[in-house]
Amino acid sequence: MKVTDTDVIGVKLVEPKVFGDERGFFLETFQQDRYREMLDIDLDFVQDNHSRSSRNVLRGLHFQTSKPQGKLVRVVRGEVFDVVVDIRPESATFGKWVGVHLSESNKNQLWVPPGLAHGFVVISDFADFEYKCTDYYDPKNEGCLIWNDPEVGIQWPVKTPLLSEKDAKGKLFGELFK
Ligand SMILES: Cc1cn([C@H]2C[C@H](O)[C@@H](COP(=O)(O)OP(=O)(O)O[C@H]3O[C@@H](C)C(=O)[C@@H](O)[C@H]3O)O2)c(=O)[nH]c1=O
Repeated sequence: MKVTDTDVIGVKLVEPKVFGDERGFFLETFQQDRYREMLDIDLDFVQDNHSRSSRNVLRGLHFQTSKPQGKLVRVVRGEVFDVVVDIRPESATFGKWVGVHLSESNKNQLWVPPGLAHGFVVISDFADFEYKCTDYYDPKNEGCLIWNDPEVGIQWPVKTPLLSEKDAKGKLFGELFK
């Protein structure tokens, strides 16, 4: 397992160790002691989620206000471009975004600490997206930063994504955080 820091403070790319043999492959996708140490966190995961989305679907950019969720995300089938935006005003990387490709072939994971905005777009026919969360889903606490905010300037690989009604009504960074 290899863990690499990204351009957004606290967001880490995890490359798990994959054991391949004539039967297929095996990997550990979570092991509490090791992940706590390697990610430098002291948090428990309390919810696991799985979503399936078609090509060009963009989910995000989501965050929870008073109950922020840390997320350990990965792709089981297909490929996505996964994005995190730093919305922590006290952070040295406030306003910055980072994007990584997560796919069934690279088997990478991304650690998104509590308090950041997260989303992804599907760049394969479909994608199965799985993630662990450090707090419970709470729709009353949910916020949505608009995917194409010009101030944030995310370089998405899809220019006209498919969005939920909720995500199409996401708010501007300036409206939310200044
Ligand atoms: C996220 C979530 C949704 N739901 C329900 C609410 C709704 O009826 C349906 C679909 O919800 P959404 O449209 O919000 O699902 P989705 O757009 O997949 O939301 C997710 O997006 C990614 C980018 C994240 O980072 C996640 O934390 C989460 O916000 O599922 C739950 O019951 N529990 C959950 O934890």
